[in-house]
Amino acid sequence: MAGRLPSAAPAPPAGAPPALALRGLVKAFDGKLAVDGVSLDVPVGSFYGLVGPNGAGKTTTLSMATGLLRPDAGTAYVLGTDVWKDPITAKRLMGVLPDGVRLFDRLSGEQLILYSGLLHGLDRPTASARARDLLAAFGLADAASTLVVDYSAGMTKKVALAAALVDAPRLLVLDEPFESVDPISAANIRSILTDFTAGGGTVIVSSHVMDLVQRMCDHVAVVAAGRILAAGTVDQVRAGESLEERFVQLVGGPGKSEGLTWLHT
Ligand SMILES: Nc1ncnc2c1ncn2[C@@H]1O[C@H](COP(=O)(O)OP(=O)(O)OP(=O)(O)O)[C@@H](O)[C@H]1O
Repeated sequence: MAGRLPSAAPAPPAGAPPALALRGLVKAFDGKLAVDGVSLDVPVGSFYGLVGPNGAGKTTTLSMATGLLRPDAGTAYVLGTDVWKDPITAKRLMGVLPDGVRLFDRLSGEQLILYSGLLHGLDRPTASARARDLLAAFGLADAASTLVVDYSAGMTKKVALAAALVDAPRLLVLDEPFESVDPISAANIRSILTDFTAGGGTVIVSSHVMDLVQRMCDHVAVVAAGRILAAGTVDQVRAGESLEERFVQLVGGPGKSEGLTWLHT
């Protein structure tokens, strides 16, 4: 009897592994595809932007990539480790800022970062010293003893990012890190992330702000309706135009607000 064909398990990346490799990720909710076969390589040391319209599948993709949401098909590799076969090893390599951060907000900012460090296996003196360094770097030193529940939305993003950085991950996966963040804090976060990549770390960030992605990222992928429409270096993808113009060309969608004539006075 002929042997059964091996199941079509997604092949791990060959050669030196990318920081993050997505292979054939698929997810449907109630029979509707949210992510429709996403494959992507995020090179080590890159600052990678993931852009797409509302509902494109960015959060769903990043949730599957970080072990938060089980894919219907496909998998993700962090520096060659399969996130779904060896989640503990993969998660040790990653710092994650999920969408709609839910934090232990009855802790102070300092306690939250310290706690995150201890959970990641750091000894208390190291976690404590890093918590203080991170609070200073994010401009939160004065709010170190304030409960996170009393932080503003932007401060909450910053403390969550600090907690994701405390164990010096190799890969940072950030879902909308600039949402609710003022321009000065955004510049502060950008400079911390740029230093992180200059030191060999890798960042993948989802955002709607094309201008920011164009200035900040060296690579970008455009996602719409659960598929990657274009991916590569920012210059390759924008092809001589601004990223925003290219994004609109690729994604299309409604332009003028036709049908709203009743709004005109
Ligand atoms: N838990 C869920 N249950 C049902 N549908 C979901 C769920 N999560 C996401 N979806 C649907 O999957 C699709 C992709 O959503 P997703 O949140 O990944 O998009 P996104 O690109 O992150 O959007 P946005 O930019 O608005 O945050 C949407 O149609 C959304 O309604």
